[in-house]
Amino acid sequence: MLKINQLGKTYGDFQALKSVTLEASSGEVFGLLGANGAGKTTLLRTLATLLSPTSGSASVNGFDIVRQAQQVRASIGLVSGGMGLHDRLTGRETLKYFASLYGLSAGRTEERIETLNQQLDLKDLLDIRAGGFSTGMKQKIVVARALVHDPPVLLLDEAASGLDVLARRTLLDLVTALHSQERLIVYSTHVMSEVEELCDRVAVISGGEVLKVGTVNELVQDSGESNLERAFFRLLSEQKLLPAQKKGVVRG
Ligand SMILES: Nc1ncnc2c1ncn2[C@@H]1O[C@H](COP(=O)(O)OP(=O)(O)OP(=O)(O)O)[C@@H](O)[C@H]1O
Repeated sequence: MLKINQLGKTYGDFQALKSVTLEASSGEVFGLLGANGAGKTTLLRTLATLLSPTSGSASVNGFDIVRQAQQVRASIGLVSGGMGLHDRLTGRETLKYFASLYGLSAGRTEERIETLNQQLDLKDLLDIRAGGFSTGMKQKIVVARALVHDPPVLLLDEAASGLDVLARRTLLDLVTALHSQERLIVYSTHVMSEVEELCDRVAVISGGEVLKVGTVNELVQDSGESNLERAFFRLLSEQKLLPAQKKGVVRG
């Protein structure tokens, strides 16, 4: 479903992604865990074909992110950055507008809105204008909008960031509700508890590099630490303090 092979991205002289290699399958909620500036947004936007990679390759749903960008775009839903909702449009109008951009027929659009209504419990949101939404309501419609064309891959980039406690709970419950065998959800965050609650596996990213991939339990056990936060900081300190030794271990 998702294959990333030695993917690199530079901004001018600055290398934001350094040879990232990862794989994830449908049915997984796959976490990208990293501090601010680790490279999570760069990685997700490159996978979403909004940025061009400088080196390496990746495929999403079997499509190459450079040579088959259109097919990749049709295969993903992306939630990243601002919400970008039009205050005067109701939830239903927002979903219909995006469905039309994806070329869905009127009948298929109604079907999808009904399915999303059931999955995400949209109810009144469909008939209220976005200008009157709470933050949690807005985030629900933003997630529904990303799923209107029923993509097999959903990319969520720090989607809970900046939400109040109620809106954040709504989002985490949505991700749980969307967890299904047919879909891969890639969930980027810097919040350990979100990874612990949601993710089947997680990649720890720092300085544009993948430091470790595994389940939360594997990461904690392999580190010899007592919890994910401590395991995370141990990985980061090893990266900073022992680069030569770490490289030696990888090569050996
Ligand atoms: N357009 C750009 N030009 C130059 N440097 C950039 C650009 N975008 C991001 N960077 C740098 O690339 C690195 C990775 O940024 P990125 O936004 O991918 O990280 P992140 O893990 O998503 O962090 P955050 O959660 O803060 O967005 C950072 O050092 C950032 O300053």
